[in-house]
Amino acid sequence: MEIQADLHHLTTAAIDQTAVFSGIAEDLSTKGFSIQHGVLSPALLDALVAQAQQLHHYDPAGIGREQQFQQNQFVRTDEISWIDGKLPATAEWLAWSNSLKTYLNRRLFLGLFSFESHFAHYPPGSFYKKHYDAFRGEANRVLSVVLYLNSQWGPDDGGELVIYPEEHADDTVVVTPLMGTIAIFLSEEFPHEVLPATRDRFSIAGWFRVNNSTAQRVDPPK
Ligand SMILES: O=C(O)CCC(=O)C(=O)O
Ligand SMILES: [Fe+2]
Repeated sequence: MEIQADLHHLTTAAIDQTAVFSGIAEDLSTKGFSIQHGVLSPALLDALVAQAQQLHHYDPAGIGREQQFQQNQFVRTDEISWIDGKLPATAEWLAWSNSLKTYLNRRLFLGLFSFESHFAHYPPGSFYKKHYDAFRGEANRVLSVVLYLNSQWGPDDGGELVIYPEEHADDTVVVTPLMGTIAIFLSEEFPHEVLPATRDRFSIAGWFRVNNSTAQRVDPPK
């Protein structure tokens, strides 16, 4: 199936996003997760890193909207700042995410409706213990996306994302949070954790959601 991604407005235009999106769709339908490298342009990554490092209003994680359900059960010590697309480069990040959403909906009929994301800062020693981003049948987060914003991350720096494929518990996927790497996985299927890092660790975490609105309740609100 040929579906063209509409990304003319992005600095990622030099990279064939249609091929990238096709690879992601293929991975999601066969494995339920996809790890990508070199998908976003260095210019966009640089701008996002600058943004992440300059932010002065990170909030402790776990108190924001949509996170109440995991607040008491799981421990996380990162701090976050929600993205609204007004800061430099974040509009392009949202545009890329939106193009991915459109592509995956056409190709895999996922019915993704909205996207929310935040910068995350894990100071040295911080972690996010094993958790799900959504619970089957309850939450409406369908697909999790994490973009890493750390240059020259080595094996001694820690901070890996560990994904546990449910049915093959030994078969873990370890992702180094290196600049430009993107991890995408089905939110209800994969428990995962962030190991403690020895350095400041920056990322963007995002979630595609389906529309669970009823006449009584608008969910998600946008
Ligand atoms: O930063 C990561 O590698 C994953 C973060 C995460 O699991 C989350 O924010 O829910
Ligand atoms: Fe998570």
